[in-house]
Amino acid sequence: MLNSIMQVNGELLRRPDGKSGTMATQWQMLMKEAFLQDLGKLQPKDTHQIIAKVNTLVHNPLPDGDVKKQLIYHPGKPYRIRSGDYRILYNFDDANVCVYRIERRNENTYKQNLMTAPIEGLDNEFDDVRAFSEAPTGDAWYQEEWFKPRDTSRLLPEPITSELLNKLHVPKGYHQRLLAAKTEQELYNCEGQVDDAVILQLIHELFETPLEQAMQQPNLVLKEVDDLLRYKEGELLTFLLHLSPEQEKYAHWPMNASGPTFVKGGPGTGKSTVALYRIRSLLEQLTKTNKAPRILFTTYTKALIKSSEQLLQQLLGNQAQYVRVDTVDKLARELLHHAGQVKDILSEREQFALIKQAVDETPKTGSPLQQLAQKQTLERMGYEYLLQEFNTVIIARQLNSVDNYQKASRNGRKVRLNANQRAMLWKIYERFCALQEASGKETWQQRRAHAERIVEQSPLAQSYDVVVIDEAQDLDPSAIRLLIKLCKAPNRIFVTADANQSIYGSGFSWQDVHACLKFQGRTSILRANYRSTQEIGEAAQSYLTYGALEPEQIERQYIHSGPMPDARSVHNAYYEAQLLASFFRKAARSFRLTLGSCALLCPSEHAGKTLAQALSDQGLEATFMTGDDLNLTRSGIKVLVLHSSKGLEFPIVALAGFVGSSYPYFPSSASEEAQREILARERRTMFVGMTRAMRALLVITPTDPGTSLFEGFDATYWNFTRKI
Ligand SMILES: Nc1ncnc2c1ncn2[C@@H]1O[C@H](COP(=O)(O)OP(=O)(O)OP(=O)(O)O)[C@@H](O)[C@H]1O
Repeated sequence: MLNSIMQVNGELLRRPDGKSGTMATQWQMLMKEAFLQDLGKLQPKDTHQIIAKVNTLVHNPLPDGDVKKQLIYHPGKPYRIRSGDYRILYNFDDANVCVYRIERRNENTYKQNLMTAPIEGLDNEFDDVRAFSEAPTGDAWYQEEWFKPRDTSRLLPEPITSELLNKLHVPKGYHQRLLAAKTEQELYNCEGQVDDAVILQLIHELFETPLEQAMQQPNLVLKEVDDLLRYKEGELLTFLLHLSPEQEKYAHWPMNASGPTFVKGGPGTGKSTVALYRIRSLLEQLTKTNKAPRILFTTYTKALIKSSEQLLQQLLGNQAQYVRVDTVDKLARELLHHAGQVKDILSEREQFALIKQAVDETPKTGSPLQQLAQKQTLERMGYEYLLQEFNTVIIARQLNSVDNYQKASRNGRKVRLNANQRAMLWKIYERFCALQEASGKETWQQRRAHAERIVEQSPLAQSYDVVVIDEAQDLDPSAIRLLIKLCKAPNRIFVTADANQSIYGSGFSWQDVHACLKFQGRTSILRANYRSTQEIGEAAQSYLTYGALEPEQIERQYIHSGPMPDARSVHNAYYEAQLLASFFRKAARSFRLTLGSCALLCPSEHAGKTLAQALSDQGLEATFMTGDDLNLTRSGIKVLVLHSSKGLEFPIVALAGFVGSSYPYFPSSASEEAQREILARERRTMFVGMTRAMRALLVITPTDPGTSLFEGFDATYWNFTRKI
């Protein structure tokens, strides 16, 4: 990457690798968030000086006459160049110059930042909580070396002053204690007397982002050097991400290419990012000829709608007005409302009652032996499974005859059905429809199909120039079909999905999407994970594929590395809360992050609220949030149910709340196959939760789980030993 041979102003610059080559006359300027933060703290005179220096680097990364130095013992071998009282740390290759940090010229600072070991991971001094299960044997902690404890006895980079405490709105009652703290350790010693959130906020504020961490931040594109001034003055809110060449390709794919575009990829590979940049690119093209283009961006959960809206607003500014961000069900309801045809949705309980009635009222046919077999099939499936069969197979795929049902693929459905069984189910289905019609209500799938018919009848009433479907793995065919109908042309459809992250329904299949689209599109795969460390990504993957006979052999790439994730089992809720508090405290300290970077993901609202309270009782601010009231900017630990964490990300994540809960819930009637299907879905749900973590992950399971869901924590990937 930032490595090769450079020729500047006719001078051949030889890098340590000894190769040679030529370079661009002007480099593309990239920068890190840490650089922007450093710039934000400078006085106007220094800001101008730094901007002028950056301008020089754009034309020549190794300017003559300037004092510059390559830090050859530092990973990545960055350069540093002087600018007044400051120095800029940067690196370059034959196309890009990337600025990492600005540092005050003070030899001690350099020593601290450049000579310390690469980014420190979690401390190994976590509190001991004795309820943990025994550590398994094995050599899983060969990486323990990596977790070098940090020297916390050094003086703080700046003294704590009343001015700083007032600026951070620290309660007056804490001032005296905090003003006395001179080292990082002395700050930690305030624990118990000063709120943890305050201690972490101070650490975060006082310590600069270590160079190594800054280097791992995403590259942002600086188009014009003057944009730095506009950013500092608040005129410019954000910079664009430097996409990888493959991401760039899908984001800017020509609009008039034939057929829709599908982007696949594992967690954190930038699927949603590409979808957002695709919208930006399409808007640029569309607004040339159309004064008010209409773009629809849709995804499954309300939580994701909120966060996508915020990202689009940042990315598009005023042009965000052309983009509608909504769930498919909100759109369906609106269409039906306009047509005056809204029916209430059948609740699950009502659906159960109807399905039970339909089963009772549908006579069994054939010989007594055949009738017995039919009865046994129904018992094996159970009502919930039957209901899902109707909703996700028959209604969602709009199968309108028994013949079509006989031929239909039932992707992801574990209970096999022969022709006789399908014929019997079809009869029950017909009875179910009659009963449901009489109730005057409909299911979600029926509502979407209903909305689709309305769009077909008046195609211009609701049509979009572009439809982007993010996280399509959770949309059943009824939703995908409706969205396709809402788009003016098939080549304006853009779909992203990861089948492994399907957490609603019985699984996702690209076959269904292709069947809905009825035309061929382009499919592309993103492979590099930009979110999680390799350790977290691979641990989550090993958990997901636990027990699989032939795990998918896909090459995965990672940008970051860090400590191994932790897995623990605890006996009861008391120890669970202690363990969590310890983990969040220590992980936040290790990465010098605030509690706002932490998320706790739970199986249910009840578990989430209980643990949020338990953490608050331990002095850690924690708020339970539903998808509707998700606020990612709120301070303190965010506590969410696993389902609403989909598509989001947090530096520090714990999965907990399983102790004493009945998760995963199996209906009493569920057969073995139906249970297997539920388990597979819940394993994917856990996988989604784990892959939200960027840097640190802990999973807490019950000591006596009674379900195989909590198996699959392989000691090659999961750490059981570090004391938390
Ligand atoms: N080229 C890039 N350089 C740096 N960071 C990137 C790049 N592409 C994506 N990212 C970052 O990686 C993270 C994951 O991206 P994104 O959410 O788009 O992935 P995803 O594939 O949609 O994930 P998931 O399916 O798990 O929800 C985000 O923080 C995003 O900003």
